[in-house]
Order: sequence, then structure tokens, then C-alpha cells
Amino acid sequence: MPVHLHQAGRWTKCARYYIASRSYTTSTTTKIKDPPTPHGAATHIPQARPLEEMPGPKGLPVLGNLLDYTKFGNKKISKLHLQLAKDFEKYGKIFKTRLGPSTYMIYVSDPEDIATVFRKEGRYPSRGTSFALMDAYYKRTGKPVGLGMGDGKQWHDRRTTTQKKMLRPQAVQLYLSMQSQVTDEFVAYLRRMAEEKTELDIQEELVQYVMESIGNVCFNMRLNVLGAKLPHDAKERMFIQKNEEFFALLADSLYSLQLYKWFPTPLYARFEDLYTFILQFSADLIEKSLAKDAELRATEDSPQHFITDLVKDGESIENASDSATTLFMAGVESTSNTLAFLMYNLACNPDKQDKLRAEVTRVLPRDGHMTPEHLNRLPYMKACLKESMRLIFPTAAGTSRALAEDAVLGGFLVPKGTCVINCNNIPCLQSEYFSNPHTYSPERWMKEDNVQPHPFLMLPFGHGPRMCIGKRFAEQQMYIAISKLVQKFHDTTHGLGGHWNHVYYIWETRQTSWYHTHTKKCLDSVLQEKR
Ligand code: HEM
Repeated sequence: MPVHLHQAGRWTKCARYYIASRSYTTSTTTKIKDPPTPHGAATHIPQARPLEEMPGPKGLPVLGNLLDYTKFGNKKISKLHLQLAKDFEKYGKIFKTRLGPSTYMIYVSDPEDIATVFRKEGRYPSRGTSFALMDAYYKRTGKPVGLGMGDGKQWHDRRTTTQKKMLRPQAVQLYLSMQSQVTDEFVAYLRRMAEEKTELDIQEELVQYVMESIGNVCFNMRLNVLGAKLPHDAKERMFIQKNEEFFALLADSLYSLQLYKWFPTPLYARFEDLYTFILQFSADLIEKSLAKDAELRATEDSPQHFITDLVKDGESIENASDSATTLFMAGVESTSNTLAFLMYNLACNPDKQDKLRAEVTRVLPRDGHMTPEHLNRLPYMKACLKESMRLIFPTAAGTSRALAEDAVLGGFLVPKGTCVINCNNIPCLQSEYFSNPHTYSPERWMKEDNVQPHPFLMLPFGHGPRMCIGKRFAEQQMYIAISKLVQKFHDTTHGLGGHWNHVYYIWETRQTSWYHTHTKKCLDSVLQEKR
């Protein structure tokens, strides 16, 4: 599975986007507006320089830069975002690395180049070869390729059925009341903890909160992990840890000798162990869920059930189960970390937090009941999230794509098949694109400020038919969470008047790291109540 892969950034996998015109249709009928065509399209550049002339860190003979991020190199994958910033400063807006004798990986940060990359994805986006460890797993085990890793028509067909339930606005709205209910429980739990003066690792709590919500969709049942003190050997805790390590290994394996392609190296063996655990964890939940569904169907007309509904839409039970597992793996850490960063930014900027609270108080009823219409009337809240994702980009390096055809990037000719990493996080913090780029200013996204950043600049969920399938679900989750937190923690009748301002986050580096999984080490959050 690829995804998470996505974990957002965890997707070093290359994917192609399919952009046919100013607007394209994704594999379902969802219409997504395509950003306007940027200027300087590749084909208009008369003379492209050869790839050999593109700057980049000098590598070893034959191996190139393969060992740069290993113990033999001087770079750390967990600090990739910082390394990339340095590399772009040194080499300019585009540079290359070489992984082995002739495989190049190109890093781009100019939104014009990013736009070109998306145009050259071909019909079925592919993630190229950057998930080699996962490829090795599929080859060695003979298991069918999953949703996030698949390519071509196979991927397209899987994606089409799954995204009908995840990406269509009407489909996502169906999850709103469940998400709202889970969030109410989360807020009530935080309040209890605050009243008891219990210190919390808020990051851990957020992971379990999001897990409860996404699990409810994927497996159609409550996992009961929200606020639970999970013992170290609890399967749920082990899932969280192993899922985290799974993605970390995927990242580490990219810059390595990749011997696992030929032999089951210790790294590969660990990876297979992790994945086996994750699949078993998910399979147990699916078994319970299907049994419960069968019982319900005997008494009710048509209860909603993610897997059963996919099967009704023509998926095999194996594929439907894989989709549920992939979404679960991909959605938990990405969403909880992005939410933690949003809370962090609001905690650091009490004036913005007050402005948000005023908007939320104006729009939402005090009983917390939320409808899609309420969410549509909270533009400042949406700006708060967007600005948070600009300042602390959820992925270390945006998304990546394998070029489906030759492209001219930064004036260099890059051949078809090459993997290009779109480093959207870099321009997001540059004064060339944003005034006071290191300031948290949600106002810059409000209409009255009339700021029109380049359409291919701020793409935390990727873009095109292979964009994050959980984007709308994740946004909705974060909107609900932040409005309810701001609203309830200010409510003096709950004995917490103003104490939201005293939610402090100790964040060692103030930087997001390569994959979401590493952020846990960076973000050590403590919820404190000061009366
Ligand atoms: C703030 C939260 C999230 C962020 C920032 C994020 C970001 C991303 C990014 C950047 C990609 C790569 C897109 C590409 O390669 O073009 C991706 C893919 C993906 N995401 Fe997310 N994501 C988030 C939440 C979620 C959630 C909640 C789910 C599931 C419920 C999810 C499921 C997936 C899947 C399955 C893919 C692979 C799609 C495919 O290959 O077709 N994500 N995400």
C-alpha cells in the first residue's frame, strides 16, 4: 500500500496526475476545478539544457547519492525538510540526485515547474519506483497490489469505487454527524482531564481520537480507543507504533542500497513483520465488522457499511478490505499531526484564536450540533487551517510523480519515467510568494486580502486524480475538532473559561519533519490547565 503513504509526505512514491484541460474529471464523477494554466509551459522553452547539467549534490561513483541519508552519509531522513531547504538554497529552484548508476530523482520548488509536472502525468498517475520496498513485498509474497500502490487501470478501477465513498462532497457529509459525535466525546474527555489536572500527551490523544473516527468509517464500528489508557501490549497501541514504523521504513529504504530487491535483508524482514501485523489487525476488525453487518442486515433495511457497500459496487471482498485498511493506515497520523500543528499555531497566536472563537460562537449553536451549512459559514476557520498547513506543511516534500512524457523543468530536459518530487513546502515559506512568510496570518487567505498565490503552490493534499482520497474527510474532521475545541474550552459554564489560552505545546524543533510519523518525536505536547 502505498499510501501513506501519504502520510502525506510519506508518499515519496511517484504519482502521475492527469490534467487534460482547465478542468478535469476524476475517476468518479467528481468535478474538480483545475487551476488556471500557468505561463511558461515546458514546450514553449526553445532550448532545454541536458539533465547532466542540472546541479545537485555530488554523489559517489556508481552509487550516486544512494547513501546520503544512510549512516554512511551526512544527511538525516528525519530532517529531510531542512536538508531540502538547504539544497534549494545552494542549487536554486531545481536540483537532481542520482540513485544508482542512472536513476535520477529531481526536486522542484518553482510552482511553474510543479504545474508542468502535473501536466505530464499521463492518464493513470503512477508513483514510479520510490516505494521499492513495497514493490519487493508484493513480488515476494505474490499478494495483490493495494489501492495506494497500484498503477494503471487496476489502480484507476479501485480508486473509482473507493473515492465515491470518500471524496464526493455528499458522501463525506454523511460522516459529519459521526465525526461530530466522536469530537463531542473527545472534548468532554479533555475537559475531564483538565478538571482533574491530568497532564496529557496531546499528540497521543489526537492520534487515538482520529483513529476512533476513521476506524468508525472503515470498519463501521467503534474501536473504543478515544481517551483509552492503552497498555503497551494492547493491539491498538501496537498498531499505532507499527504503522508509524512501517512508513518510516519506507522512507529509509529509498535512500539505501536496496539489496532487499534481491534478498530478504533484515530491513525487509522487519518491514514484512510490520505489515503482517497491520494486515492481521485490520483483518480481525473486518471480520467482526462483517459479522455485525450480516446480523444487522437481517433486521434492518440497509445500514451503511463501508466494505459491504464497496462490494455492492462491484469490488471483491479482498479489494474492499484492502481499501479500508489503506484508508485507516493513511488517515490517522496525517490528520492527527496536522490538527496538532493547527492547535499549536492557534495556541501561539491568541489574537487569531480569539477571532476564530468569535466566528465560531456567531455561527454554531451552543449545543454543538453541526451541519454542512454551518461549516460553509466559517471562512476564518478554514483560513486558519490553510494557513497552518502553509506554515507547517504536513509533508516534508509535497507529492511526487513519475513523468509520463519528457518535460522541460527549470530549463532542463527531464526524460519520461523520471521521478520528480514537488517540494511545495519550500515556496510556502518564501517571501517571493508570501509576505512575512514565517508569520501565522490566516487573514492572507480571506477574500478581503485578495491574495492570489500561484495555483500550484499550496497543495498539501496533492493535486489531480491521485490527490489524497481522504482530503475532504480530513478537512471536515479538523474543522469540527477545532471549532468544538475553541467553542467548548471557552465556555465558562464548563469551568474552563479562557483556559484554552493555556494549552501549551512544547515543540522542540518548530519544524515538521519528513514523514508524519517522525513528528511525534518533535512535537511533545502537554495540555495544562491553569486556574
Ligand atoms: C491532513 C491530513 C492529510 C494530508 C495532509 C494528506 C495528504 C496526502 C497526500 C499529499 C497524498 C499524496 C497524493 C499524491 O500522491 O498525489 C495522499 C494520498 C492518500 N491519502 Fe491522504 N492526507 C491526509 C489525510 C488522509 C485521510 C484522512 C485518509 C483516509 C481516510 C487519507 C488517505 C489517503 C490515500 C488512500 C492516499 C493514496 C491515494 C491514491 O494513491 O490514490 N489521507 N494524502
